[in-house]
Amino acid sequence: MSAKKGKPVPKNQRNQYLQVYVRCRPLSDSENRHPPAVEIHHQRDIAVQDRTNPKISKTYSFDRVFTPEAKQAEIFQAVVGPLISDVLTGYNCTVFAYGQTGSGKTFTMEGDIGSCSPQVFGQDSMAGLIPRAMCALFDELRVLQSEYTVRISLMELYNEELYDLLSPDEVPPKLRLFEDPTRKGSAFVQGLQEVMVHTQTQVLAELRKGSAKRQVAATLMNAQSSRSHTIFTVTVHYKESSVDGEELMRTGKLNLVDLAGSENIGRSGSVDKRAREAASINQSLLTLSRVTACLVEHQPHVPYRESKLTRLLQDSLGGRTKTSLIANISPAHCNLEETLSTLDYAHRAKCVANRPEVNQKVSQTVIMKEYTDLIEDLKKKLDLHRTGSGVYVNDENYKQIMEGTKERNQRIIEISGKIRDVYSRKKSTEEIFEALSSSIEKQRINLENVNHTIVKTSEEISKTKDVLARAKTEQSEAKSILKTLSEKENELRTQADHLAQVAESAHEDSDKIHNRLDFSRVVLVENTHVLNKVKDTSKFKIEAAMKIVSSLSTWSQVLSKLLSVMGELVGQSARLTGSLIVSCSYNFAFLL
Ligand SMILES: Nc1ncnc2c1ncn2[C@@H]1O[C@H](COP(=O)(O)OP(=O)(O)OP(=O)(O)O)[C@@H](O)[C@H]1O
Repeated sequence: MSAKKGKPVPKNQRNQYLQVYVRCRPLSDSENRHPPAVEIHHQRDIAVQDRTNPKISKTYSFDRVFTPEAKQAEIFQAVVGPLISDVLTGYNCTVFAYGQTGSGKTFTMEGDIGSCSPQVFGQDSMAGLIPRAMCALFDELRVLQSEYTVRISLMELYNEELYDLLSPDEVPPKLRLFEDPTRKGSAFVQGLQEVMVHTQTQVLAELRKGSAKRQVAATLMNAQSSRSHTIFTVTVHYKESSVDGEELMRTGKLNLVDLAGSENIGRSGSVDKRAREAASINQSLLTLSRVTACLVEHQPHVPYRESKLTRLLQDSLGGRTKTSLIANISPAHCNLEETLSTLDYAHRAKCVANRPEVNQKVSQTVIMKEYTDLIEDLKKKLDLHRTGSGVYVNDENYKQIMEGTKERNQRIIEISGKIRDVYSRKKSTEEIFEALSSSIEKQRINLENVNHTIVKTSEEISKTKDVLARAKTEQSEAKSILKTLSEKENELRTQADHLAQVAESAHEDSDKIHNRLDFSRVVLVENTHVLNKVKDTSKFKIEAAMKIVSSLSTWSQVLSKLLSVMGELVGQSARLTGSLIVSCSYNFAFLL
């Protein structure tokens, strides 16, 4: 997206567009952590980019764009330097400083006037456009070697009220603005102090005085300096001789305007909702924006009369003044919205055309007549004072005084109404305050009770915590016992399984033993049977032997017969014994 636009060709060739400059201040210490959101190219182009959103990116071109490194002297040489000779040629010139709060408007216009000494005032590296302009003007006038007068004034415009910052009064008086009947479309400020100055030292003293007054006014009004406009004006008159020898007075004027912070004024010139709610609408800045838009769009009606700033400086916007605008911006990302808004306004202002004209020279005779009339007026006043018969007031002043009185009376009525309003609001506020106080007392008691309950609950919680800690310890002990028991149970189960196996095998063994015992019993019965048989056989044999013995005649026969029978018996019993031993040993081995 690009905001570059060609300027419309002016119908009148004498038209001169507003010179528009941009000054980008350096990043402040707090902003220095992030890369800047602006880039400046070839001293004319400026690109603004939102690094978090590449869609928000714009490029603009201006008559000159100053980088953050630009020195105060450089700005002066480019912007105001050429206007000094214009002023001395008889032009009226105006330079506006526009931009959000903290963008460097006052730094550009005034610089640091607090610390510099009068000798270097104007050359000091921190000196802004006002001191430098005054210094250059005196230098030029010295070269001209002509009779001259230089007068300066300093006004503050806050909340649509004008204050004279160079007035000798301790509290800056309010000033009134009137239409100038001698010059259509211009206004004059009644009672404004225009201080005659001859040297830089005087200028510095007046500026310091003005700055102190501004603070007094700000404190009294509870105002913020960023919401007020300051208008410094220097008017130069110097004598010239015409070709026919007549002495003429040439007049030139330079206005250096430090505008209020432009935040809250949207790009379309509408007011931010929050600003409206906070009642901080800056009528003059808003009207400035509207006037610019109307001039750019060549609207038939331009609303100059809607604010004091545009009434005062009507001639600088679409009039006969040479006008420049410095758009002050911050390079920081956090100010991106305001920077875009400032550059949009400045870009629009490039299309405002003026028709600069040299102020008419006034002949010495005309001035002499004006002074003679004035002296006459003063004489009459003095006479009336002396005789004590009243105060002389000319017609115009009388009309103004009457208008003023009417306005003041109206104001007194309004203020009385407001005071009544304030009293009634005060009363209802007091009632609300009392109700609130008693409710607060109740709440305080409730709070105490709650605190007490909290203390008690805390104690109980702490006790419960102890119990819980103990229970946890016991639980962990029980867990460890359970673990041991479970291990033991497993061990016992293994042992029981083993014992069951042993019992099983014992049972099997016992079965075997029983079987063997049964078998042995059978064998024993058999053996008993065999033995009984042997016994019977032996008894039979022995009885047979006894019969044989009794039939034998000799002892030797008997003996030999006995021995043979005995031998048979022994052999028989040896066989039996052998079969018994085999059967027993078999049983024994089986048992084992
Ligand atoms: N070009 C610059 N170089 C160094 N410091 C600067 C520059 N511009 C501004 N500053 C510093 O930035 C701060 C804000 O500047 P300044 O007060 O001039 O802003 P402002 O636009 O006039 O604000 P306000 O609208 O509140 O009056 C000041 O401390 C000033 O010294």
